[in-house]
Amino acid sequence: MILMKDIVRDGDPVLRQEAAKVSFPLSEEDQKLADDMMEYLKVSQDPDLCKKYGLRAGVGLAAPQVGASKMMAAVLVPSEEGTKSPFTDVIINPVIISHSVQSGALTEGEGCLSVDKEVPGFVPRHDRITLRYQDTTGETHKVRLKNYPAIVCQHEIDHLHGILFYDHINHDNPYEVDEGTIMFE
Ligand SMILES: CNC(=O)c1cccc(C)c1Nc1nc(N2CCN(c3ccccc3Cl)CC2)nc(N2CSC[C@H]2C(=O)NC)n1
Repeated sequence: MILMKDIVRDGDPVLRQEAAKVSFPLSEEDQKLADDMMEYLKVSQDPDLCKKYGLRAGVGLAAPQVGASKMMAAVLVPSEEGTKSPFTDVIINPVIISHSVQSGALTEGEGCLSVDKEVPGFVPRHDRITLRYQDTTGETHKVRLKNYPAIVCQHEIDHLHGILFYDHINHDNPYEVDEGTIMFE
């Protein structure tokens, strides 16, 4: 089971590397990594288990964050009560094949399990993306995402290219975003 002690923190070079493409069929090790990352997100989103294991809650976790420089990330965007999750999958060798001109950003800024300090500011991203990726069976998917699930996937795909969320914050004016940027909770 992945615990906070297994999460690599900012400053470790693995977070600034270009991760390696994953080949199929998945090795046992890669299958376990995928399962463990998704399990982390599930446990971290359960208030009791989160507390029991001392985890920080997350909706995304990329392999470099647990020291594996591989093109793989788990995403579990929780659903509103009773509705289907807007996006849940382990995305392998993901590529953003198209995106909106319009930007989107979280009004509260972004957090990252590998960055212990709060870095205030808006993180401008594409509001809508078309994402192509393989799932753990090797099947290729092409999905269109918008708003929160799109933000989360961009945050995780950045990790696979050695980019951290605060690289996108305008340090002269952290709360400046292009006009027309969609801001959301
Ligand atoms: C500095 N301000 C802030 O962090 C911030 C502050 C307020 C609001 C938001 C919305 C913020 N922003 C932000 N909040 C999150 N969570 C909200 C709480 N949630 C969660 C918590 C408990 C149970 C279940 C769940 Cl679901 C877990 C996820 N997650 C991310 N990110 C950035 S994209 C990857 C994703 C990630 O998983 N980070 C670890 N950003």
